[in-house]
Amino acid sequence: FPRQPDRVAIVTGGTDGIGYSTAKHLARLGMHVIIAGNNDSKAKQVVSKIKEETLNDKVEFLYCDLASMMSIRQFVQKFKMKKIPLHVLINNAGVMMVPQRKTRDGFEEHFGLNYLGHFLLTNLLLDTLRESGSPGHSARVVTVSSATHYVAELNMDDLQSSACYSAHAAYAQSKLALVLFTYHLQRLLAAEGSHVTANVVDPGVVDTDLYRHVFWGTRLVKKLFSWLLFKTPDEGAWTSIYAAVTPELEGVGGRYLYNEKETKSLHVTYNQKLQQQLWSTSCDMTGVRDVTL
Ligand SMILES: NC(=O)c1ccc[n+]([C@@H]2O[C@H](COP(=O)([O-])OP(=O)(O)OC[C@H]3O[C@@H](n4cnc5c(N)ncnc54)[C@H](O)[C@@H]3O)[C@@H](O)[C@H]2O)c1
Repeated sequence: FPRQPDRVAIVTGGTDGIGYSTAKHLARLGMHVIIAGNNDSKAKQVVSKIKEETLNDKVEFLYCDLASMMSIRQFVQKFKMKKIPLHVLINNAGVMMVPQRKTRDGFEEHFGLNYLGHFLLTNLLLDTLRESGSPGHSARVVTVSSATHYVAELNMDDLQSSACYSAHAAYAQSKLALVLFTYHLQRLLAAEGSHVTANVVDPGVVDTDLYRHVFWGTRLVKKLFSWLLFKTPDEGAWTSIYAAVTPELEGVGGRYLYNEKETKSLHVTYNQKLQQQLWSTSCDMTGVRDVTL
């Protein structure tokens, strides 16, 4: 990929797993990388490691707890005080199959953190992204979903899964919501003619700590699965990096990417009425001003 000096990226959840590899490779391309995360005990060590490995000094950590709207707003405020552009936003952080619990704002954690947290973050950063994109050099929003979205249902009457909780269904729903969000965002951006694109990626099955709440039976089974089936975090980060910097995707948005190729997402994700309905509901939940297409 071409070097990216003078470009700025935010990577959520960049202290671990796929996010760490994404941040590291973007730094290697010369980008100014801001890791947005809630893991501040690890942050210093991670930032030093990336700086050392990439010889890029423009790597930093800014606290952002995606399970708290106040924390997201404070993060954006601190970022904007830097008065720097934003060319790439990677919505990567996530939790999977956690026991039933709520975010600070009372939303079911998968829906609230994985989806609504990124919905709010993106919307608060949109003006900066719009100002930073230019013809031939679009700013890019890259959102990490999952193949799990293929088995998901969006329950508009119970987005918080309160009637019947299944950790797997709640995770899958949050990942489906991220696909619908990306397609609607892309339509909004295209309609206003801004130089910002939005794509969504599936990293594949990757050996990270995301599986900490999954029951494997024994460690040996987990090891065997990892060895046979899982990608490494570097391999898992590749599609996010591709979506963030490849010249092939200049000006191109609204794609679901897997292994650097466009793939069809679940048929329901193309339902524009549902995209709009979820977007408007999310605006109500987060206090973002709604725009109807
Ligand atoms: N690992 C896989 O096989 C796989 C498959 C499909 C999709 N994904 C997606 O990839 C993304 C990255 O996952 P990973 O596999 O690297 O997992 P991981 O557990 O290694 O990393 C998740 C990151 O999210 C951060 N995070 C968690 N809660 C947060 C909060 N409240 N605020 C801010 N950050 C928070 C963590 O600190 C961590 O840095 C997730 O969105 C996940 O759903 C992963």
